[in-house]
Amino acid sequence: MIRILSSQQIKALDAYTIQHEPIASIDLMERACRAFVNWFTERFDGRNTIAIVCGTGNNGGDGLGIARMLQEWSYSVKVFVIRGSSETEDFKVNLERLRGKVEVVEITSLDETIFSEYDVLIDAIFGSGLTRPPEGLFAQAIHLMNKSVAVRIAVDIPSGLLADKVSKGEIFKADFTVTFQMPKLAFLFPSNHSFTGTWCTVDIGLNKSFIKEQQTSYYYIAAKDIRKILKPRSKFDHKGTYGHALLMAGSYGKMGAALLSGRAVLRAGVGLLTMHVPECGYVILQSSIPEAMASIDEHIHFITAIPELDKYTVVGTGPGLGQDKLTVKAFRKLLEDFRKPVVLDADALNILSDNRELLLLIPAGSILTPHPKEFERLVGKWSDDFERLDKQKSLAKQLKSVVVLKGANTSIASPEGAVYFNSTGNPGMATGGTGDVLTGILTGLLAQGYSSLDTAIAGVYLHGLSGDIAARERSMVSLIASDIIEFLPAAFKKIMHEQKV
Ligand SMILES: NC(=O)C1=CN([C@@H]2O[C@H](COP(=O)(O)OP(=O)(O)OC[C@H]3O[C@@H](n4cnc5c(N)ncnc54)[C@H](OP(=O)(O)O)[C@@H]3O)[C@@H](O)[C@H]2O)[C@H](O)CC1
Ligand SMILES: [K+]
Repeated sequence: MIRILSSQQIKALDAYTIQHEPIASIDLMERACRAFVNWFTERFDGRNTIAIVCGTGNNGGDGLGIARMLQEWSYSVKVFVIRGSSETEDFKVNLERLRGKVEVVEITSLDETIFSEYDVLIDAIFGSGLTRPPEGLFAQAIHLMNKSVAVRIAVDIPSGLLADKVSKGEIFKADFTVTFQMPKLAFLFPSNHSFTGTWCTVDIGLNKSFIKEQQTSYYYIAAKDIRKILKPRSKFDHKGTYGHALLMAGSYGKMGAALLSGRAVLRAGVGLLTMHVPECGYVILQSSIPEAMASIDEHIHFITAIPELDKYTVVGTGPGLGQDKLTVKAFRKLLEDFRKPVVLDADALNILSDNRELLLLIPAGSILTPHPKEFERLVGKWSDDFERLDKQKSLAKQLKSVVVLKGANTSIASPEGAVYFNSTGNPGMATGGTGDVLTGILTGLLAQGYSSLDTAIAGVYLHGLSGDIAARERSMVSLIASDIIEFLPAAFKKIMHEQKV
């Protein structure tokens, strides 16, 4: 897991690395500049004219170091400095090192056209030291940079964006953000995407053991975390080893959701799958998923009862379920009678929002997978993404369950208060049915004995990874939910290193 630290912790990490590596502060800055420049030179050639706008803290110091290195690479660079109340030592050293090499202009007033002649604008005004909204020349410069047609790149953090709090005022709108060592919490929220643009981390060798020791509730999921979770199969396993899942899904006109989910349960590796569907779904189910056993409700159009539950390891429900009052009754019975974890999505969540007393019946260790609208119905409105995150953590704690809030960087909140952000997936997956597929994957993994949290982390990651492979093979535009099921085996292979077998 990549640990996401606060600005305070990053400051301490910086100081610890300087003291214990040991490395001089200016040399650490040099390393950060080099990492940025390596990223930059791989993407932009010498035909680009570059302006670097610097503050007078260490983010500005980075900007100056970057200017020197780019000049050494024969780029055409000009530096603008906006003076704050103080200068850091490393800013001063890098300013001195730049003397006679790159033109440095101190901004005392701003002309509308000041940044108009550049192909690339690099923002090094503020980084993790920002404490309040930018004002005066700072705000004006950010405003003008945002109006420019140049490619905009932020060093470490877009100026004006607070790493771990709600930001107000003018914020640099980067096309790319090259951030040092680890993502910042604010990068993972939908509302900040227009500021960070596409972001990436570059390693600047900050002390790894210090990072490990830091207290944090926030994590960014990496491929190796999933590799650790997934258990290899062994020779004498049989289908009983991998659980028997019951999926209660579908209604008249919405059998597609049930099928997508059911196929995904199977592709996630379950031992046995039974699907409880309304009578209208019988032929559809039997002819499209021969691997699933059918349990048929007595109602033609929707589910009104639950089957005998004893033999099931896990129950997944919600996709295409509808909200008829008889379905609500059956859902209530399920929650009353089944004391093992359940996976709840779609209409199961809508039923919970409309019948809040049912929340108390959810078995501990369950997994809820709302999209933002379903989440709002469950917890009410939020004023910003930090409040949304708090609500997600509270709900997980209250229900003693895992709450998966779907979207770009899907967040997974554990009952213990930790939040894991997903690193896979793409906008091509914003299409009908992908949520049903996730429900299936989670139901299939949970049935195999993974813990609820491991199930959610691995399931969400694999779902996104499969979507990424599908987007590569089929294009984001043409991606449909079935593709995610189709490429799930490739996603498992990629994680479990089975390609060469
Ligand atoms: N993380 C690392 O290990 C490394 C980080 N590097 C770079 O350093 C910056 C952080 O540098 P820092 O000097 O702490 O902070 P900033 O450069 O972001 O700027 C802070 C100065 O600006 C003042 N300030 C803050 N907010 C405002 C505002 N709204 N208006 C005006 N001035 C503001 C603040 O002073 P105050 O006392 O006035 O609050 C600071 O003086 C990090 O982002 C990296 O880019 C290293 O280069 C490598 C190691
Ligand atoms: K910046």
